[in-house]
Amino acid sequence: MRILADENIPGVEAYFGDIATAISYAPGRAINTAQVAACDLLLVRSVTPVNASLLQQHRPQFIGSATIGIDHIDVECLAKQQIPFAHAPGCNADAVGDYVLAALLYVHADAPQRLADKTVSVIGAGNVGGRLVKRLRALGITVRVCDPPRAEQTPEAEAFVTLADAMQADVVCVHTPLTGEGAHPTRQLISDSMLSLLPQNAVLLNAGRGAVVSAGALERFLPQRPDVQVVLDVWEPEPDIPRILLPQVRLATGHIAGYSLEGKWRGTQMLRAALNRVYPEYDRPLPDMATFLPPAPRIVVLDDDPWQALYDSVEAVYDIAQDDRRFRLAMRAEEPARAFDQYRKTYVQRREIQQCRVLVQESPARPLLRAAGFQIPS
Ligand SMILES: NC(=O)C1=CN([C@@H]2O[C@H](COP(=O)(O)OP(=O)(O)OC[C@H]3O[C@@H](n4cnc5c(N)ncnc54)[C@H](O)[C@@H]3O)[C@@H](O)[C@H]2O)C=CC1
Ligand SMILES: O=C(O)C(=O)[C@H](O)COP(=O)(O)O
Repeated sequence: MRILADENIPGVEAYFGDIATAISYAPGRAINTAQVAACDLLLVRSVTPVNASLLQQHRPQFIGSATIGIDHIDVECLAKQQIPFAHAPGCNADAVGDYVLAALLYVHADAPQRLADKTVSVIGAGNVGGRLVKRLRALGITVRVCDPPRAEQTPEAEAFVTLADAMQADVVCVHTPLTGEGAHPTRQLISDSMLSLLPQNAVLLNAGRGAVVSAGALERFLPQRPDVQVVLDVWEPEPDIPRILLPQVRLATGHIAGYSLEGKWRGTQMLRAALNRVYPEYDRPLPDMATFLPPAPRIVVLDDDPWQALYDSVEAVYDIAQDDRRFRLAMRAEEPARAFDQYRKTYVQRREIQQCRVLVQESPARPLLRAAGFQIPS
């Protein structure tokens, strides 16, 4: 099989090498019709629109997107052309949860324990949001969940709130896919009227897709409401982000919430597993991705105060302030759209909290760290 892969997908040789006659890599945004015409297996990430135009010359035997989101994929077109397609649901959901935890601790850095008294709304409770809800509740935080599609499918599963109710919380985290159709479209879901519901000193975080929160509405809202702290990982649009927002955003990062090492490798592994299901002749036991990754760090925490210990441990694994600094620096470039992609391409090796051990003495910090997802050896 001739494989064409986005250059930012790790582990292609490790997971597809046995069936590859050739592997070529290309920058995701530049993948074109001619390149696709010369491949049997196309592996993309979120920056390659896969549609009739890209596929006009040739139908690959399989297309995979090593991402959770699929708003860049014309799934109807693939179905019509009978091209097997898979993505990687949940592959980096824990990484996004780590991002949210790091962001919330950061914006409460002066007194992290205050987080315990906050009410957090999670909009979109799928793999990302659902796991986040569990983690936040395990930390003792009050959580409201807004997910109308889920509320219709499984009304008994959760006490769901409306979007308007969700907006009236201390912290609002947006984790929906980007959709423009259906009963509950999310494009521009967070509009002027929804922003106006945010209470005094609220925190709004978007780590879903940029266009779910209207950039125009934010531009109008933030100058009037300097009390509101905004955390943006995703932007409307990307990669040419509205830089005018940057000075008004408390934490700004360039679509890297899901960029843990594990999240990326898991995406690749999931695509190979999906290919095996479509073509059983290629099936083989897949290596554990841990064999390809360096050992996860061990952290020693001396602080007895549980929330300070949590703050220190999360920062040791994932220093979100550093991502923010790097991003703001990158966005000063003459060609910010290029700098946006470069920032993502050269992203640091970030590990997931769940893979990290914290060595901490017997203290109230232990259950809190465990609730956050750390491994706490007894
Ligand atoms: N910033 C980043 O690096 C990353 C961003 N993402 C984005 O996060 C999105 C969510 O990821 P997952 O939770 O894994 O997807 P998922 O498909 O497991 O869950 C999405 C949830 O959103 C709900 N939803 C849909 N429309 C809604 C609406 N109008 N209001 C409220 N809820 C709604 C669905 O019912 C579902 O429960 C992805 O589609 C992707 O766009 C995902 C990974 C990394
Ligand atoms: O998985 C998703 O969905 C994401 O948003 C990815 O983390 C985005 O990464 P790229 O595909 O843009 O590298």
